[in-house]
Amino acid sequence: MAFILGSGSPRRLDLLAQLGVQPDAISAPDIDEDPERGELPLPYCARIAREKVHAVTAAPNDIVLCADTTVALGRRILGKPEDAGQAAEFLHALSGRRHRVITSVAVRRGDRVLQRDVVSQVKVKRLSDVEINAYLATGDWQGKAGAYAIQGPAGAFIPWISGSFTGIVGLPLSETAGLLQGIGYPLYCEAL
Ligand SMILES: Cc1cn([C@H]2C[C@H](O)[C@@H](COP(=O)(O)OP(=O)(O)OP(=O)(O)O)O2)c(=O)[nH]c1=O
Repeated sequence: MAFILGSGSPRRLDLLAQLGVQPDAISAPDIDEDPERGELPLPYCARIAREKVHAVTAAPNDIVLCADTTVALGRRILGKPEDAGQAAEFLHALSGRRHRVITSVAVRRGDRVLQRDVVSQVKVKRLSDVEINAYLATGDWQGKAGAYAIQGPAGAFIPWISGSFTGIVGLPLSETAGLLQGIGYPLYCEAL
């Protein structure tokens, strides 16, 4: 049995390390992440995580883990910004409001798939142009859903969350540990 992390995200690798889990292999899935017309954020996020976990090639007894993090402003999906202009647009839209961050985690072993969707609420303070421009200049928004990362400088913009901090960063550890155990990964076994 090999454990394959189906993610190119360094955050997910770090979060797994918090559980004491080191993948035997890393294989970033390459799928089309465009939302379908009218698709709502939660079903979108769950679909993308499912498609990712099926896109990774593995032997029948291997365990594959994939996740998708989606920022939802009402019914609107804020993906990874294409450029600084779009990042600025996202940050203006999030300013002074609450939004949801959804992370869907999927694990697969052969044909068996287990999946959990974890929804958190995040409040962003009202942002000035100076704050937005300073954050854009850091480049930290690149590759981040919704154009921010709570674990970076944008943490200063977030006075309140409800839900899973690790889920907002990209891999909800409590639910992930449960999924890994459910699919037969020997989590905690070496410590016994
Ligand atoms: C909201 C938020 C997102 N993010 C990141 C987590 C994800 O890496 C990224 C969302 O993109 P994803 O498509 O979920 O993941 P990814 O493309 O980085 O990696 P892969 O598909 O190979 O697994 O945004 C943060 O790091 N912090 C945050 O606060």
